[in-house]
Amino acid sequence: MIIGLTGSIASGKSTVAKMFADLNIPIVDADKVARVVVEPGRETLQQIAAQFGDDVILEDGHMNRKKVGDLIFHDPTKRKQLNEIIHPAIRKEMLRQRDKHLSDGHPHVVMDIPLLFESGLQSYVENILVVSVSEENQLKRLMARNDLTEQEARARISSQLPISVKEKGADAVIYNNDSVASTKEQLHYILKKWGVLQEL
Ligand SMILES: CC(C)(COP(=O)(O)OP(=O)(O)OC[C@H]1O[C@@H](n2cnc3c(N)ncnc32)[C@H](O)[C@@H]1O)[C@@H](O)C(=O)NCCC(=O)NCCS
Ligand SMILES: Nc1ncnc2c1ncn2[C@@H]1O[C@H](COP(=O)(O)OP(=O)(O)OP(=O)(O)O)[C@@H](O)[C@H]1O
Repeated sequence: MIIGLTGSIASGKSTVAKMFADLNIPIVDADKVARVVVEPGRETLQQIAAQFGDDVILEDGHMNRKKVGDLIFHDPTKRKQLNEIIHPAIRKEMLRQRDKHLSDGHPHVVMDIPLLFESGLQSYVENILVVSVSEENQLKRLMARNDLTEQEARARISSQLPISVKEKGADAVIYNNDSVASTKEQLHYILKKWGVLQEL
């Protein structure tokens, strides 16, 4: 089964992805792929610099992620411009990794895609698992993890579809408001229902 793992920013996708990894189910991680396609010297990075200016590239050749983040999380037009440059490269590499895991004989693959709904990638996966979180916990965790002000965190949250909309498009929802152990219990329950994990 190809499982699409999504949610909102800082809702707990990586936390759940790690639980899949513990079950030896491979993960295709869109955020990681997004870093690979802008490695120094890549054409995608040159296109980003042509659009936003050479100062989005650091002296060592890497993309200045802070600078690009500040640009796109506060401006929908710039966000759309970045997405149009970077998303085709991300999609191509994600499909390559998915197919590699399948041809290596893995029966299940997780595709961790934060923007699965925003980018209309539902057809890439068979079942969609949404990791949901309360607004209060999301804000608190995002500010702590990324060392952001409340305003910066809110800008990132509102760059995505509301979590309630994502829940409506899900085949299953995990509520990640309590302990990590409770989140793991919910995941295992869902995976048994889907036949990915055997009943004990
Ligand atoms: C803007 C960038 C440089 C910020 O880098 P930074 O290291 O601060 O954040 P990171 O890459 O770890 O992303 C954190 C989260 O931000 C959210 N996010 C990232 N890009 C976007 C976007 N274009 N629109 C909405 N939310 C986004 C996602 O929830 C993601 O999980 C980076 O996120 C990026 O290159 N984004 C474009 C690629 C993209 O759309 N990635 C999302 C997965 S496809
Ligand atoms: N149940 C939980 N209780 C407390 N903290 C948690 C819980 N789940 C996740 N966190 C913390 O919240 C933060 C966000 O979680 P995580 O990184 O898994 O989210 P994400 O959805 O992958 O984020 P992003 O969209 O930015 O990639 C992390 O610092 C993580 O350690």
